[in-house]
Amino acid sequence: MARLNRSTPLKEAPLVRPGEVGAGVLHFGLGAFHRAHQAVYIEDAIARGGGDWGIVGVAPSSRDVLAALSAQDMLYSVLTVDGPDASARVVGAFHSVLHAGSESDAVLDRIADPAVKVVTFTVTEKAYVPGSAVLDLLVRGLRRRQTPLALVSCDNLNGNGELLRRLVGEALQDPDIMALLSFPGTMVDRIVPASTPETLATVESLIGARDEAAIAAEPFREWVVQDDFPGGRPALELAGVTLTTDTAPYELRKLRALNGVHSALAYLGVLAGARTIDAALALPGYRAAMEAFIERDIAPTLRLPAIPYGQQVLARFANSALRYRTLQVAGDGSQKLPQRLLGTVADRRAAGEVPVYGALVLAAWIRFVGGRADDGTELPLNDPLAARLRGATPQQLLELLRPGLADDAPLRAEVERWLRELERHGAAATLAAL
Ligand SMILES: NC(=O)c1ccc[n+]([C@@H]2O[C@H](COP(=O)([O-])OP(=O)(O)OC[C@H]3O[C@@H](n4cnc5c(N)ncnc54)[C@H](O)[C@@H]3O)[C@@H](O)[C@H]2O)c1
Ligand SMILES: O=P(O)(O)OC[C@@H](O)[C@@H](O)[C@H](O)[C@H](O)CO
Repeated sequence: MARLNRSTPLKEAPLVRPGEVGAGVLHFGLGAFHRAHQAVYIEDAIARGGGDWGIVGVAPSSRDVLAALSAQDMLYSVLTVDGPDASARVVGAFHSVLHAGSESDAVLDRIADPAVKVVTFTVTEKAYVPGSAVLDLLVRGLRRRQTPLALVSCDNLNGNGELLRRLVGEALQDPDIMALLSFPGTMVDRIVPASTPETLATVESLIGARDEAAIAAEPFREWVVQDDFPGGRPALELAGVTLTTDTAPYELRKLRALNGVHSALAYLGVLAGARTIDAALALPGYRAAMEAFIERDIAPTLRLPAIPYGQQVLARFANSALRYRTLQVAGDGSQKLPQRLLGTVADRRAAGEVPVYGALVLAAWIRFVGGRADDGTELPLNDPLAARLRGATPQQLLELLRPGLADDAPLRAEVERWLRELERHGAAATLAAL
């Protein structure tokens, strides 16, 4: 089968043809999410509002996506899957791609380039630490910047804009350059699992060409952005983006009621042998436990209504075509749980309550870190702190998540109670009996 490229006869042409718009956005992280989220919104915004907002994508490490896009004239497909339904859209939002390691000078030039007015990031939680390679490269480029620029974190982090502002400010130590920069907060949402051979085969059958950069995603997508772009921005409002002054309530609800529940299903699912999120949700008692988690622990900590939102989230998780692997969501727990679970726990403790289901998720993570599913199958531990996590006691694990967490005696007692239940009965029987 021929490779997708600009000559492929497509039923529907991309809204933007690479090469026809100039570069205005620089993006770090060519993973699954960006291709199915920001790139799609930006293509819509260019198509409806015009402007030179083509994306220069920077791959921080792996060259796979970069090589695929280069071989395909920057085109790729987003496969929208909903149960048995699937449709493919070929996206042309990328202007060009660069590799951070081997083309760092070109990346630095782009960061300084006045034509680039927006830089976006999907580099995972673990990149947001002082001295990370991507921050280092960014700061080196910013030292040459002379015109306004918005730096937009699109990672699942509490206060992602403010966190990026702090990290850049500390590394840059230059008030004049900081005055040129804005750090809009964002709430980003679309469930985008890693591509599989089935993803590529389905796309091939739909578009009649081989696409090695194709990605599958759910129909739902949402982007809430603080409207603070000092150098200008694509017409995001024409692309369905919500522009606001305060993203915090949206971000908090999404992190707690979507990502927190995703992680809960991942750990409790992996222990029970469920390979995907939808399979975990279908186990007896799991949906009811997630509903109780949302209603009793999460909703009371939020300003925005969370119960209908949580029901919608569970319906999205039930999408059987996504096949989001529980092990993928379970990875990097030491980085993810502080963002998506510990705020709920802290707020309930401050209100004098013990978050029973929050404690269950902590117990499930502790058991997961132990390295065995309930049937004895060995479990991989993909986490930047893996060496410290393996072999640690439950108390040490809680302390690793957040110093002082293990000193909370009522919370610890509840985590230990759940751990005994999980050890005695396994996750499936524990949840079935609730
Ligand atoms: N996939 C989703 O459903 C989804 C939805 C909302 C938000 N997000 C956010 O996007 C992030 C990326 O998700 P994805 O699906 O693209 O993941 P992915 O595994 O497909 O890609 C991860 C990307 O992050 C980069 N990366 C990893 N570690 C890094 C590091 N230490 N420094 C710099 N870059 C690093 C990789 O090079 C890659 O480009 C998530 O961590 C999350 O914060 C994802
Ligand atoms: O992307 P991660 O690895 O931080 O988290 C896994 C999922 O919880 C997450 O990607 C969700 O699918 C996403 O946040 C939905 O918008």
